[in-house]
Amino acid sequence: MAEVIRYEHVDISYKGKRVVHDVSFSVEKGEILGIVGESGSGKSTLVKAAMGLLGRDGLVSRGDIWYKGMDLPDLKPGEMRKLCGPELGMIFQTAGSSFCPIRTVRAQLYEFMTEHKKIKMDVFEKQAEELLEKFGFDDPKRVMDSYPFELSGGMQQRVGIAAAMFLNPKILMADEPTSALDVTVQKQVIEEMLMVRKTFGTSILLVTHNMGVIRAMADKVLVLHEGEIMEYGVTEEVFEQPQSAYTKKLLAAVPKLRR
Ligand SMILES: Nc1ncnc2c1ncn2[C@@H]1O[C@H](COP(=O)(O)OP(=O)(O)OP(=O)(O)O)[C@@H](O)[C@H]1O
Repeated sequence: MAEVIRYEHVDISYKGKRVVHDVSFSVEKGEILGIVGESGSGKSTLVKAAMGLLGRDGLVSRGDIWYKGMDLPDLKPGEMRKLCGPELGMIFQTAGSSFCPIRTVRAQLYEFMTEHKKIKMDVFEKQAEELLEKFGFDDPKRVMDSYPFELSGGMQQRVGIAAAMFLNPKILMADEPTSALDVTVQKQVIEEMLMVRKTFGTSILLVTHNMGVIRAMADKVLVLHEGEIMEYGVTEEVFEQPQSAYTKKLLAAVPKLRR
């Protein structure tokens, strides 16, 4: 299988204080990697580093993040902007908060789309409807006519994922995409992301503190503790035979869930 992104001995600091240390892993086409660990272990920092989202205080101080022969932390902001969306998509804990409340879903999706490519409204409309149908929305026109506040949190999150897939990115970075949702809606969002992988062959980096979500979705899992890798391997194996004491402790704290 083709490798799409590779982290090599990555250190990341904020204001000179190192919060991620010597992290290496790679993700193949269509693979879902779960990144799990306690709050503050550096999960979000890892994915933000690939997207150029560390902010002014953050820096990849050592190592490389390779994507299509480019070392992402070395890219200029303009070069990075071109990749974000069409190559590297991102969904957050609350997609709803990234929608503007007083403009329709249609207007916002169209704006998102035209930031990256020229497309006429009627062509966009057709493509958007087809995409939303793929995501299980029976009445895509109604969704497009809606204002975000008219949709439930779960619907907003699902529209957020569909929006990220408009540009068909090769990698989807999902930072706690289910944490703000109740359990039944979590399941829908998990199914939606699995559909994304199946339909589009997208690789997914999934950040979560929820071991159940990892077990339900991830092919491989990377366990992070205080910025260092405690364990990295095939999900089933890590769950059945964890090697590190830290992973054992994490697993002991969650009820068993089946795929
Ligand atoms: N902008 C920032 N400036 C300074 N320190 C930061 C910044 N962002 C994160 N940190 C610190 O970096 C460390 C890792 O944070 P990060 O948000 O990546 O962890 P996380 O595992 O994603 O946590 P959570 O599950 O709570 O989101 C923490 O100690 C955090 O306080």
